[in-house]
Amino acid sequence: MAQALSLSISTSHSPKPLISRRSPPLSTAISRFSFTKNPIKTSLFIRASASDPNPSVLTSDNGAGSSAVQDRAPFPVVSDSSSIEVDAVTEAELKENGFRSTRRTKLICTIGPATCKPEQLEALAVGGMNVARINMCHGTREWHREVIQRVRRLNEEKGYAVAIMMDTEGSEIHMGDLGGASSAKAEDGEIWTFSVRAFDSGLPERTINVNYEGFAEDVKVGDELLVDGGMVRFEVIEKLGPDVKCRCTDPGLLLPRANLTFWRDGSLVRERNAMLPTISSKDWLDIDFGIAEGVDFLAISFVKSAEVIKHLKSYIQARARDSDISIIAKIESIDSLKNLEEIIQASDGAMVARGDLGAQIPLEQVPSEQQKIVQVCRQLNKPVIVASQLLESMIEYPTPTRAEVADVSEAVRQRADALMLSGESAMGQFPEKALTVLRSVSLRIEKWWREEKRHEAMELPGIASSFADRISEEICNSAAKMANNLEVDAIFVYTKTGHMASLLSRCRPDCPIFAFTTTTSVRRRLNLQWGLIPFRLSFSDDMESNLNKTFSLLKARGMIKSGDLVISVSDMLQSIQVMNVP
Ligand SMILES: Nc1ncnc2c1ncn2[C@@H]1O[C@H](COP(=O)(O)OP(=O)(O)O)[C@@H](O)[C@H]1O
Ligand SMILES: C=C(OP(=O)(O)O)C(=O)O
Ligand SMILES: [K+]
Ligand SMILES: [Mg+2]
Repeated sequence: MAQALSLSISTSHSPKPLISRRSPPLSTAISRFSFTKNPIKTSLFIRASASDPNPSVLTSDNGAGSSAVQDRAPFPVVSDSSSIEVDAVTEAELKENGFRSTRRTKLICTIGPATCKPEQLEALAVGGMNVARINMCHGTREWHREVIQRVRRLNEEKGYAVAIMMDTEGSEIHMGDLGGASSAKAEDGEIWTFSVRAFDSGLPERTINVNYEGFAEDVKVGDELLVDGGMVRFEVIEKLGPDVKCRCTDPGLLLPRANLTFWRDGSLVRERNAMLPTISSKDWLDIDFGIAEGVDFLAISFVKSAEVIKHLKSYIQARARDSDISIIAKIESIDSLKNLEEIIQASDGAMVARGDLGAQIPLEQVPSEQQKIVQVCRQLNKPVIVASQLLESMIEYPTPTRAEVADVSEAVRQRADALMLSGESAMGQFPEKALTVLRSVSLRIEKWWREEKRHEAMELPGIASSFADRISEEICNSAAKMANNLEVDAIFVYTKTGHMASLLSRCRPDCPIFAFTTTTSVRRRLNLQWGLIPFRLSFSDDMESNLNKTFSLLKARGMIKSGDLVISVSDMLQSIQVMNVP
């Protein structure tokens, strides 16, 4: 094939001589490219074209030859600071602590009764919430719409960039709500009725509705019934038409809509679950609602196969052609573990939904599955969220347990893209404190890991499907490596679709990645990915003018300063540039 790669390396003089704070590594890099005295700016251009008749042109000129970069007027002063958008929290953090200390791990909060008021949502935004999650298991669509609108209003009026994730209910078996009660206590030896009947005039005492019509037919006397993966246990003692009488064998608190599994001879009975649709008729209505409201992410519960994700994606394509909603597959069933790679490949990201996962596999197996899911996502370049019970005790108490802090640390150390709060923020007593714990533990562990230089040598296989994509991938891998070796302050990436930004994030470099993108929706979507600081900026195909514009806008806002060392890459002109901010 006539694929050609032309590679040119050039330097050009910017108005301010480079006096690097880190001259040794920089000069090393330069000598490797055989530059001579006083190089100012280093660019490595890699251009690919399918029809280039003149392949493999390698030129290295020290400022004398022609290059697209060098003959432009250097750094014109543009001071329209309104034309770059970054969220107010990141801006404050950058100004206060500098590049290095920005948080890399992203934080998601489930919004519920404890956090739905505008001032509560704002407190979470200020506390570092990158994504607000609404769980369609609970509340009405009107309630959720109100939350979405409040988040949008905050973003617009106060300059936050909180993205919205809508999580489907899914159709696994669960209890109904408890006739309005927030919980009910089941005591040892008590007899409770689990019923598929509709009760018109309130639930009788010690009665639980079950959402799945086949329940009474499917269970057998002697089966063990587990609520929320074993928080409360029952034994089936009698079947009476639509009612199933059970004796409580492990007492505990029953919560509305808690998950139910039944076990026979020590194994999970899941034949029926496997037949239930992943996306129920109610879920489809919720998905329509999510599309209409323009949510950024759809998290799909109990995904069993890649097919359902593909089906959903084509549905969204047909309904909303220009929609760029990301689909997050929740890994929370045995089937999802079986088909892990295909599911993740078909999705735009995944969630380790440890709540339900821990009800389907032995608890002691959850940590290794978590590690595996995080690793597969990283390899396939899909963002991954670690969710459920990270700070469970903070639903009731203002400080976490040591074990919970260790769990959060482990997820950060695995370099998951994001951590998620559920009950802690939805209905707990200390939502803001819980978020503060996630934030401070993330910062501390990230810093420790960087200082220790504990880069795990994760094998990152090639994932590109075209030659052009391979070039992007190689550029990002190299840029990330250079950034670490040269100890640069930040990587800048100019990306229209966000793809180059995610390829850089995948490398988990030491420095933050400033991702400049032209649309608000891409910018919000990048909020989920490790180490990315998304900016909205209109830019052109001319990298030199993009850089000049960015430097002056960011300098005007006090977010960078002269002398900061940055590496810049872009998906328009495939290039790597190393430079000091003039
Ligand atoms: N929109 C809501 N309205 C009322 N309660 C909610 C809402 N969202 C979440 N909650 C409460 O927060 C708890 C934890 O949330 P989450 O983990 O998302 O749900 P679940 O426990 O069903 O998996 C829920 O059990 C529920 O009590
Ligand atoms: C995140 C989870 O899903 P949900 O809270 O919707 O049950 C989970 O099961 O861990
Ligand atoms: K859900
Ligand atoms: Mg779940």
